[in-house]
Amino acid sequence: MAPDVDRAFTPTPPAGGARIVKGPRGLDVPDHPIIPFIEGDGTGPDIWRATVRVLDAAVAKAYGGARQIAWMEILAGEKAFNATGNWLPDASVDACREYLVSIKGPLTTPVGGGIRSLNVALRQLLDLFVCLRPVRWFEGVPSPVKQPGDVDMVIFRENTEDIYAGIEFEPGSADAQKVLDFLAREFPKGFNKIRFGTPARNAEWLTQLEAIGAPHRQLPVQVGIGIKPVSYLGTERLVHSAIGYAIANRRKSVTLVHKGNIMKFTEGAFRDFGYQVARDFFGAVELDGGPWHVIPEGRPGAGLVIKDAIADAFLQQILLRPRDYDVCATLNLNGDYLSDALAAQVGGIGIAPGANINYITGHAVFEATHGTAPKYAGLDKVNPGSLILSGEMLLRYLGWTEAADAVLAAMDQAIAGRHVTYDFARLMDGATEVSCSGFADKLIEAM
Ligand SMILES: NC(=O)C1=CN([C@@H]2O[C@H](COP(=O)(O)OP(=O)(O)OC[C@H]3O[C@@H](n4cnc5c(N)ncnc54)[C@H](OP(=O)(O)O)[C@@H]3O)[C@@H](O)[C@H]2O)C=CC1
Ligand SMILES: O=C(O)CCC(=O)C(=O)O
Ligand SMILES: [Mg+2]
Repeated sequence: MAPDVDRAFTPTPPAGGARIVKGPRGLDVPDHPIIPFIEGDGTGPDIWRATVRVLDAAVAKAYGGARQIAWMEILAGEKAFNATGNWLPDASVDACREYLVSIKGPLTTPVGGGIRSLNVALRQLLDLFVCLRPVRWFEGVPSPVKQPGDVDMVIFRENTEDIYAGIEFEPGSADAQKVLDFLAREFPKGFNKIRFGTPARNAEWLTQLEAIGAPHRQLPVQVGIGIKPVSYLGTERLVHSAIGYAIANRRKSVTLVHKGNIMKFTEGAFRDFGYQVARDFFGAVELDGGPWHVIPEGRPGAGLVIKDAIADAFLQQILLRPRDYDVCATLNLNGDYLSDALAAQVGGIGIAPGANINYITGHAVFEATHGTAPKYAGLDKVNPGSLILSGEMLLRYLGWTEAADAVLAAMDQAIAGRHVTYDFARLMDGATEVSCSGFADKLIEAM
């Protein structure tokens, strides 16, 4: 059915609910805060249905009815498109803006063509510059590593810049050609060194390929181009948040993860900017001649080490020596890769929560690390743990610590009782496999 593009969508604020506002000393949270939610695509509705029951039960247990979340559905993704002809209606973005704190299921992004990521769009439109992804192990969760308990890290992923800014030019397009011509004209030294994307280079490669058996062809130049912006201020707000978090939570170190040996003025700049933030805002000084820094005695966070690691080496170090790493600050793409890799070490992305936060305005959208897992859509099968734990982060963000603790305690109990979804059950001896909704039931029973 063709979407009715004229059908507007206006979310309905639930009766009795009130807005969360950002006051001078943090969030001002009413007892019945209105929290917008997006169900999500694929397995999104399955995990959302499970999550909302667990969160409501935790709040009820913690506050005996004195507090309750007033959930308000907003549309995005396929559900929005089918209802309105728009993948991300303005009304949904406006609601996230107005009500400050929201939660979402995963949304589909096609590979290659089609719409750009709605997830990334939401982060950019709301300027949610930190993607916060804590990675810790729950006792009893199956893991491919020997000591998963050694992994206790918090990823601060820059969420608005880098290659995710979406400045890209399609291979073979007139725009891509314009960029190639501009580079050849304005930067002949660097560009001509490798001569990619020129008709002469194209012809040379075609001849070489013919020599190794490829058919004789005449192909036009086809080079896709992506631009990777990394700004000082983008890095400052991310690294400042990471160091601030590390100090507030008494963590041992902040590692700036980058690929600055190759991408000197983007990834390398991120590292240099990061150390500059440590010095300028936290008084950090070089440790043993640098480049590592430490916050000296007499300052808040004294003893906190700010160090850096090159991303490829870091990915093997977290497997071999996870205890050496604690809070990690990194750029957008590295953060995406790291999140899933680290999640695997503590049981997989079925249990990997996250939040997108602007610590300055207070805006936050909580969401799982994983995607829509489409092959399991509607089967009531996947692990809702990742979205439930994102909800736990949301409750803690509201200052509803007792409810957040109730979620964690229930999670511990359900896993200790070996009632787990398929992803854990297939790796756990003596486990009883439960459905997505069945796992939520176990958590609620444990409360
Ligand atoms: N923030 C967001 O909304 C995100 C959206 N996406 C989007 O999601 C879509 C699908 O992406 P894809 O690359 O398949 O990655 P997914 O994260 O959706 O799924 C990959 C695999 O991870 C496992 N998995 C995912 N979710 C769960 C869960 N809740 N419980 C247990 N296991 C789980 C499954 O493994 P197994 O097969 O072993 O069972 C699944 O096949 C894409 O369109 C992508 O763009 C991706 C990431 C984030
Ligand atoms: O937006 C998407 O489809 C993917 C995003 C993603 O993988 C992530 O944020 O971890
Ligand atoms: Mg990802």
